[in-house]
Amino acid sequence: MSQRPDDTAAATGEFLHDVLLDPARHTPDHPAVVEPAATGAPTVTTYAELTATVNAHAATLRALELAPGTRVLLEAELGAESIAVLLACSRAGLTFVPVSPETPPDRLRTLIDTARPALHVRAATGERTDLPATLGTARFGDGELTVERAPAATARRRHVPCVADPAYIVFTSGTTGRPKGVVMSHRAVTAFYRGMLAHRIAAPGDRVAGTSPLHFDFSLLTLGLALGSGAALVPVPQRLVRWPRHFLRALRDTNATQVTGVPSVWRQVLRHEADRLSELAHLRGVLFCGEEFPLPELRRLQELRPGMRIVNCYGATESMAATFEDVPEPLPADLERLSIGHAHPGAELLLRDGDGALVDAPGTPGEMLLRSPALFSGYWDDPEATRAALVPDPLCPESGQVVLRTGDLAVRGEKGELYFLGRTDSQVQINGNRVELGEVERRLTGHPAVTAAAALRLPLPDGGGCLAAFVVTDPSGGARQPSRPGAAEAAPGEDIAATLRDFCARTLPGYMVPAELRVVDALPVTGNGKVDREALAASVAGPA
Ligand SMILES: Nc1ncnc2c1ncn2[C@@H]1O[C@H](COS(=O)(=O)NC(=O)C[C@H](N)c2ccccc2)[C@@H](O)[C@H]1O
Repeated sequence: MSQRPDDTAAATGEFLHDVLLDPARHTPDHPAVVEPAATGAPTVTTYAELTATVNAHAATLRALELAPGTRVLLEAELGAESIAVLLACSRAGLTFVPVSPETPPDRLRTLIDTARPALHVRAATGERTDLPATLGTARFGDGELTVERAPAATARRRHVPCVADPAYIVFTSGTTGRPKGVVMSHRAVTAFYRGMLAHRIAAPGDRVAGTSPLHFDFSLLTLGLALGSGAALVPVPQRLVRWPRHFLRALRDTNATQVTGVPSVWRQVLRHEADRLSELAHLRGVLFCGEEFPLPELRRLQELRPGMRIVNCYGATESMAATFEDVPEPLPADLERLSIGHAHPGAELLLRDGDGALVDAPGTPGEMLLRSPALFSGYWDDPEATRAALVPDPLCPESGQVVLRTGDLAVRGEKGELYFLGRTDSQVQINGNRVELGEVERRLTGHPAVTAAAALRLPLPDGGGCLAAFVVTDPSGGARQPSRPGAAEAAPGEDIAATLRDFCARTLPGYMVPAELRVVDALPVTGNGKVDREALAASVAGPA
């Protein structure tokens, strides 16, 4: 009988836990997770402690004799304990499905019916009830993973975990209301981590604060950025992210050196806690993703933190992300839009125009297609949607290789760098004219009195649609220097809506001047922290 090959990562390829626990081999006593405490010192978990807990949980999971690839529903906030559970799933060959503890019962039931997990895992303090009797249940806490109701053992057709197996499935709110499960294999996630780590954004000794909830894959990017770099993750609970003063105190108390998050996590901090932000001693980097960072807010962030590295991270859940581009410091006064740079090492972004022809010339817009080893396996139980997203490589369709249709428009600059133009579906028709909503938003934030803006097509009772815009204004009423020479100042007391419509009319065609323009205190955000345009449209529609 030949000797079984040594089943190290070298032989099997890297699993998620191989990459994230690797620092335990060299720096076991370094902090892996630093959790802010309501009062007193943060809670520190070292790499050795994390690894020991992962191994103990993995033994508990293996004892359930579930086949590789079986799903485990993980209902938790991001923290050392939930990270130990998800890494134990990885070590036991199981697929974790992160869900928010705030998930309504009906949606949780839909996710269970869709993903068919064998086990539901929640914190010891979790209050979830009415789980199906067929579903195994377990709780984690104080370093323990306790199975309350053992799952029915699956008919084991498999015995060997494989890096092509799903590491996790992230369910996003599909446009049709049916949850869309993005299936990410170990091979895809670890390939993405290797591409991201090549940008050297974090290093051992860093403390990377994450502000996204566990069920949003941005948290998994941050986990890989921190632990893959041998740094420590600082998971900031949602209850603190929502309050600027508490958010900054958590960053201060944990000596956070980097912060990742969607742009909106900074909005209230910039408006209400500018001084405390400028006083943070250790903060030296910010990474944002998910949507464009309004330039006035970015300028303000740079003013308050001179010399800080700010990384614009673009990408979709279907590949976790794709590009990491440093924001120029300071932002040029005449900058129209940020670059998203080039795909991370090992990946490539192509542009394809409306006729399907590949475009490379600077200035020619096209839809981005992503070639990458980090592409998702497909949408769970939805082969049609998968075929629409993973399309034959336009350069060699015979090969069977596929690329990801991002659904995003971009244009190349003179050096081949890419500029995000918006979603292909954010091109709306206003009275027969095509309008790129991002262009209207960028014009509005070019006015000194505006710090953030959102534009949308507002359906009208007659079936048509008008262009509406919602702006957040600078409390000092435009005291900032005009973002570009000639920008109109908002005269005190003057109707800001009329001023802004006139400001748009100077450079945009009439159909791109918002017919409806409202000033709001804040832009509403979705559960993932992105601007919630549906809520804005509803605010205008209002009660009939
Ligand atoms: N830096 C950007 N500028 C501008 N538009 C953007 C940008 N990053 C995304 N987007 C937009 O957001 C879409 C992806 O939305 S998503 O599928 O819900 N996923 C996310 O937003 C999070 C995403 N998985 C992620 C996780 C971790 C790091 C980076 C990105 C992209 O297709 C873009 O339209």
